[in-house]
Amino acid sequence: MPYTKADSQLHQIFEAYKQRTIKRVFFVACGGSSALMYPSKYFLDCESKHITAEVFSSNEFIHRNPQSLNEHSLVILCSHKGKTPETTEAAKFAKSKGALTVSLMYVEHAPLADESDFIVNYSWISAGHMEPHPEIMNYAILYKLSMGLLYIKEGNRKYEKLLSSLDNLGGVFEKVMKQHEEQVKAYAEQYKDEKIIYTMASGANYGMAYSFAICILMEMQWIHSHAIHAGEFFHGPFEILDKDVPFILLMGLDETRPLEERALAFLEQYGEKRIVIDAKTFDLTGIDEEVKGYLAPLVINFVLRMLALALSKARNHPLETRRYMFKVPY
Ligand SMILES: N[C@@H]1[C@@H](O)[C@H](O)[C@@H](COP(=O)(O)O)O[C@@H]1O
Repeated sequence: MPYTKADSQLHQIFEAYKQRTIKRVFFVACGGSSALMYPSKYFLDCESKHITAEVFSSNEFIHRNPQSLNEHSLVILCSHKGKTPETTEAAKFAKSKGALTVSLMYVEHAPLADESDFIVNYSWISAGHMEPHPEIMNYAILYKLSMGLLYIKEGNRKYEKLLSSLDNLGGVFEKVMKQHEEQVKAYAEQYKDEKIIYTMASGANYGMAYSFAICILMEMQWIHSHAIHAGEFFHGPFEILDKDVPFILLMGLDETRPLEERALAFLEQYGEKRIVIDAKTFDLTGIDEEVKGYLAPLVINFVLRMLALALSKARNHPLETRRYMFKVPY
């Protein structure tokens, strides 16, 4: 299987990190693959002393043409099957500027691989199923790439804590699956006829809210949605809240949790329909205290993917259904 290669692929990338000065990381991808990168950007924003990080949508990356993109840049790209043309073009563009390019995909051969200096193959399983290799799932690989970078460049020791914690993530997923099996089915029954469902989170969890809104609810279920940042909620979006407007609120364990708690208090006061996925209710035994805030979104996402599958069954709308994607020219 391609993913057994991940460790040796990472080893080669870490050697390349050592060979050059890296000042800026660009995370570049589209849609769900872009959302994957938010937790790693959050990590770099919080912990890096000298290296900055940005997330770009692939095509905009080229059009915006950042002048800080050069041989001191690390560009991390992702495309599940390595075939999204905008992302392949972005890799080519980054290479033309002298950046170090690293691309993630779950297939071995793809156009994106041909345009990248290095690739990493991750383990991927469809929504709602037990992840067989959590230590090399896409989010884990992205953390290895970003935490490994700070380990090498700044001596940040979170990388070591990440590795030991990832070994225990499978056990956490199993417990969380049992804990939520019935609950997600109940939520699916309760919310299956909703025409709109908002999602909300902050910090390392925001990417999960974003991908659930655009990939699961809009793309795969054709339910209107929008991902709202818990801090931004009070600066416009809260005016839409009423007793019949459903929200999915994600609550993590990072430094921004107070923002999510403030949003919860407001949802409880003025709303009635809400699903709260709170990492404080998870048994995170085996996850190091110092990386809990970073790994909580992965566990939240696991529950969200269970919810996605339950919702698709309750609505009789398979997650694979598409009208336009890969079917018409765009
Ligand atoms: N939900 C995602 C979309 O957001 C994405 O556009 C598409 C292609 O993505 P990728 O570039 O990862 O292959 O895959 C999935 O359907």
